[in-house]
Amino acid sequence: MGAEAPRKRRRLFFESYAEIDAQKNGLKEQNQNLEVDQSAIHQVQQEEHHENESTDMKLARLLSLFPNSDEAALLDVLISYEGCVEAASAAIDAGQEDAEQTEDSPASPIEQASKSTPIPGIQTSLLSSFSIPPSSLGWSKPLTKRGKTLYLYSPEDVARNTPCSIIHNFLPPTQANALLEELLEDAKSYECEKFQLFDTEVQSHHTSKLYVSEAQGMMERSSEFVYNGSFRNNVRKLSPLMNTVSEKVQKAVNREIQARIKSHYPGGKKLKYQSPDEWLPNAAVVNCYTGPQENLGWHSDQLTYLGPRAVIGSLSLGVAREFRVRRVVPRDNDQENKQDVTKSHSSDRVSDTQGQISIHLPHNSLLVMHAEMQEEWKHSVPTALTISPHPIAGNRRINVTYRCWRKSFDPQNIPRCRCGLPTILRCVQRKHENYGRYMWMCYAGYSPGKKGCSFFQWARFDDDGEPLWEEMGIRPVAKGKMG
Ligand SMILES: O=C(O)CCC(=O)C(=O)O
Ligand SMILES: [Fe+2]
Repeated sequence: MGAEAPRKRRRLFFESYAEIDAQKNGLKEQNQNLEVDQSAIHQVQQEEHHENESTDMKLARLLSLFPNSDEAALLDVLISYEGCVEAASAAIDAGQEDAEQTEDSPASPIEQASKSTPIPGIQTSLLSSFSIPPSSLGWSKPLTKRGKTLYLYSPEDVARNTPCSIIHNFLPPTQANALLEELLEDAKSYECEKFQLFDTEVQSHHTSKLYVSEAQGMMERSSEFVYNGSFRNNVRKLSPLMNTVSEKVQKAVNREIQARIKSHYPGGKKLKYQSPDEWLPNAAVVNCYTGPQENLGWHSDQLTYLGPRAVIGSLSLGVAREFRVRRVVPRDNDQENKQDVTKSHSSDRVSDTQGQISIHLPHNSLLVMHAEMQEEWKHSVPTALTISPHPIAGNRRINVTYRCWRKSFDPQNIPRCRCGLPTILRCVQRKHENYGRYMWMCYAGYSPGKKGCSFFQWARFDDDGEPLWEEMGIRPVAKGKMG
């Protein structure tokens, strides 16, 4: 089968829609700050038109192209390509062609250490049923060979090749097990997140719950918080054990931040918009994945309460799973229009087929997602072919993402849209001309049962990521830093 070049990306997930809607609504409003040209409007409209196809329909199309393939594996590839059938099918085609070619160059030490051959006791992803060709990562030296996903296990490799760092055996074993037991019990009452995509209510493929620190006044602060589309009036308090662990996470994450700044950032200085303050976790999202099929799709974390250049500490307990990261390649419209889309290196293909990196997350490991992560990368927890049962958790994995919700980003401080609700903060990851810009936008359209308004406002911050409300023309607010 000839590899048909992908034309337009089709997106499945809310995370991408938010960006499209923000641009479209901003254009309608002729917002003074908006600088998107007519070709961008056209592109947004075209993309929106394509979005309306259901996932089932997309999967059916993919199945008709690859009738001998496993349906679940095809779905996984489809999800990895954000719902774009053309990109998924081109990637599978190219992967199959690649597999037919003989290997001509020896693997690098990292590749040798991380071949896609499953290692006993280590989860393999459905995605590895196919050989997906990565394209340019925008880095001088590609990390993966064509057709390979880079599998990383050692802290050195993770720090060198991703926007994360990892600490294995983070807690004393008895404490890790006690926290696991406590959260497994709690997780019995967790629910899937629900959110709205056009007329359809969609739900996450795993369960989760938000916890906040009572000691840091978060119960009072949290009354207006929104998380993943639903109002969290049933938010839980961090337990004494979660608080104890939180303090350890705090120390470790602050150490890792300083090490990262020294070793990775230009001039050994924090990034623009990154907070210079100590990282103080005051909220935690606990995720529970039961069995190999439960997963979390490609996304960047919501920045609304974290502010720009956020850092997150993510503790894994129970069954080991894979955590995938991939860099978001901004699409350049001009380049795209000039290129012949039937050629295998069209810009769509470049942005659609970037390499993925898989980080192995064993029980009792702390992954730090650094300040460059949310704006420039996406991450996911893919479905697994096999998992090794954990002596305490069985087939379940618990993940605690500790977060620092900044006071200046509390709902009462951030702009409200015409629905009367606090807006959400997003960063443009795709459009080249607006790449890296932040925006406030209406969130209601993505909450089940609610229709959104067209509110849109570019966001401005000082170098430390504090909102410049007056410059945004919104309204002055009392200065506050960390929560
Ligand atoms: O389960 C994990 O390791 C990742 C969780 C995550 O990305 C999230 O909660 O946003
Ligand atoms: Fe996340």
